[in-house]
Amino acid sequence: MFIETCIAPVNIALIKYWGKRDEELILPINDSLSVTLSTDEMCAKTTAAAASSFKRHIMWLNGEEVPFEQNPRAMRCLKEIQQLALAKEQLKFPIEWKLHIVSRNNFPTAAGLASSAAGYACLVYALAHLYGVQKEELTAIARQGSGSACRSLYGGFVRWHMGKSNDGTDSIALPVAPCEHWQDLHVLILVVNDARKKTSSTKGMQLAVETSDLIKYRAQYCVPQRTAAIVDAIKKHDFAKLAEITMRDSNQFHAIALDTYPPCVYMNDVSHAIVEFVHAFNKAVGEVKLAYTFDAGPNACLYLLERDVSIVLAAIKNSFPNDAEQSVEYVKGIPIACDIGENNGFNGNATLPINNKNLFKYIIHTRIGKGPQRLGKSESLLDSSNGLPLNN
Ligand SMILES: Nc1ncnc2c1ncn2[C@@H]1O[C@H](COP(=O)(O)OP(=O)(O)OP(=O)(O)O)[C@@H](O)[C@H]1O
Ligand SMILES: C[C@@](O)(CCOP(=O)(O)OP(=O)(O)O)CC(=O)O
Repeated sequence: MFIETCIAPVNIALIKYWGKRDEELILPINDSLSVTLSTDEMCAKTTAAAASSFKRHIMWLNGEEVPFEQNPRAMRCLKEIQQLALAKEQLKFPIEWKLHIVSRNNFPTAAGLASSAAGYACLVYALAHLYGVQKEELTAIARQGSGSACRSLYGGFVRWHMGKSNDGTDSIALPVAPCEHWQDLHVLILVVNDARKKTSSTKGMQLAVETSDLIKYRAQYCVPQRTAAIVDAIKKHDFAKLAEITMRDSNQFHAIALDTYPPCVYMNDVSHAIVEFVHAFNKAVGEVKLAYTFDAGPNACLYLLERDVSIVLAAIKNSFPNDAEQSVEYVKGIPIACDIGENNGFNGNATLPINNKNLFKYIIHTRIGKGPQRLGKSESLLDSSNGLPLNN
């Protein structure tokens, strides 16, 4: 039996991917740019195994068997990797051998926390190692699992170039800067709801391309300018600029969701209260120290610098008090010493339109991080004696 185990990170876009020009090859209508988050707090972990005794391809995700042979996106990723392996003419095992794949996410799946990005990046990375083709260009393959997955194959800041060709060969992700470039870039994810979302990103962007007028304007005029400006802000460590562009792009993406007919509503009242909080906080401290961005769901991803984490967290706790606040489970991830009195004159947001108690389920504190990693045999999720998932 041949076995490989890998982990891959989540990435959260600063400039959003929204809209495809080819549904099957997953070719986007605009470039996008993201920050890869540290695998210490959030990651997908996948073991892929091949053996002559396996009867069919089987995948288990978070302990449950999920369709693999019936999943065209997963099968496309597998076929592409197999083709690369065949082209090398150095097969480690016969190409007909079936696979058993076991994957786990250590954070909620399909809840707007980019599980498909980490998941497909991890699948492709693990398969590439299994078939011995890891040196090839993998982002164009991961893209065909889920568009945003192509950006999770690199650490740091990553740009997915939309490309021009119809076969998608130039629609690839490339690194803009490694995580070491901006080590003190931290992230707070305010989890408002971790249930499965109503309209998937796939469906939402398809409807938007079909019905929204605004989406064309964004793709043609706004994204090219914004992408160039944010790359410049990253190079110069200009946090205020990066923050402003990120917030504007998130707002415009959700405006497009509303411009879709019928509209897609991803943010809720709590999300809007967070937006108001961030602007009020930045105003109170007289500087743009905090940025929000929302994917296709109500959860907020806040970007900030390490030195501001404790003051921001204190302000969050003041503005959004939570009965679970004292529990170690409330703020997960990188530990923070947070002094509730340390709020730099920011005494909460008096104009919040809703009852502001217990609005977040929990908060994840993480930072910019590296790309996928290959793990040793002891980290396997699969029992090599029977080819079935381990209960670890
Ligand atoms: N570890 C994994 N390995 C392989 N596939 C995965 C993995 N995790 C998630 N997926 C796939 O991604 C799907 C969830 O994607 P979906 O886009 O609905 O949610 P999300 O990625 O959490 O949210 P968003 O893309 O809006 O941030 C799952 O149903 C599954 O098909
Ligand atoms: C809002 C987003 O997170 C959308 C992600 O969409 P997906 O990559 O999940 O969509 P598919 O390509 O159809 O699988 C923005 C982003 O990550 O850029």
